[in-house]
Amino acid sequence: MFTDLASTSATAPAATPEGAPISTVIRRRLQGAGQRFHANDNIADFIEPGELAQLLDEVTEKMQGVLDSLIIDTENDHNTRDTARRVAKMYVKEVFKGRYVQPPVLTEFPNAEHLNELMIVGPITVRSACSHHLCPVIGKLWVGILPNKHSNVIGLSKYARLVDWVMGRPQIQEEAIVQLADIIMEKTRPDGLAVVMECSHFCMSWRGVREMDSKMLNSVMRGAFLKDPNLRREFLSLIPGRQGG
Ligand SMILES: Nc1nc2c(ncn2[C@@H]2O[C@H](COP(=O)(O)OP(=O)(O)OP(=O)(O)O)[C@@H](O)[C@H]2O)c(=O)[nH]1
Repeated sequence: MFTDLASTSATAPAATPEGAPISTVIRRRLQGAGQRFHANDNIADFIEPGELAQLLDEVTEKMQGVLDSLIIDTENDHNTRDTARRVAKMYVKEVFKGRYVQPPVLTEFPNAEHLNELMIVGPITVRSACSHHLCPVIGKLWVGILPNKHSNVIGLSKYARLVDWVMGRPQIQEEAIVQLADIIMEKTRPDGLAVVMECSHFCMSWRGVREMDSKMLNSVMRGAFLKDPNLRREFLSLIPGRQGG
């Protein structure tokens, strides 16, 4: 990690040659196209090659301003000397990467055998942060698919990659699960889709109300899972540790 930090350019300009910060340039493109850029939107189509490195430099500078305003002596405190850069890297290249990079490439296979039986994958680890406090949101989710003969079969690992991409943004759980369901529907076109998500929100445990054990559980049911209570019951009963119903 330290080698990596040292190899990044802490002195590169965080502005374009015309003087506008790179975030302004990207924001203008988004506004020009009438494109929403909420915390949980992906904006990769509006970022040109090389601009993410500039954005990292800009976020570093601004994060240094936050540390200065918190009156932390980053010049003399050996522990926080590189913290601005570390935090910027963490946001841009790790925990909020799902805003800035293109979706994972999904290998799709035709449903040659015309499979139409329930398939469940999970638990898949959820790592995110809430849009309100940027505190971690950690949990797990399960995906149930009822394919039809026209559905695309995607590799099992690709569900986890899609989850990582969608959750790698500041999110609220209610919107995150819908974004995830939409993209799985779009990629696989099944007869039915079910997603159940269970997360701990650190904004409720580390700070605020300080409730340690409370979790948020939510679900999305589409197509056959909405219409057929037996299918829904079968899915819920097959999720380990959850009751059928
Ligand atoms: N509905 C929903 N709420 C969330 C989620 N993640 C965090 N929250 C809540 O968002 C709320 C933000 O509340 P505010 O009242 O604006 O912030 P605050 O004054 O810091 O509130 P407290 O957390 O109660 O101290 C809190 O109640 C959080 O628990 C989520 O995924 N969904």
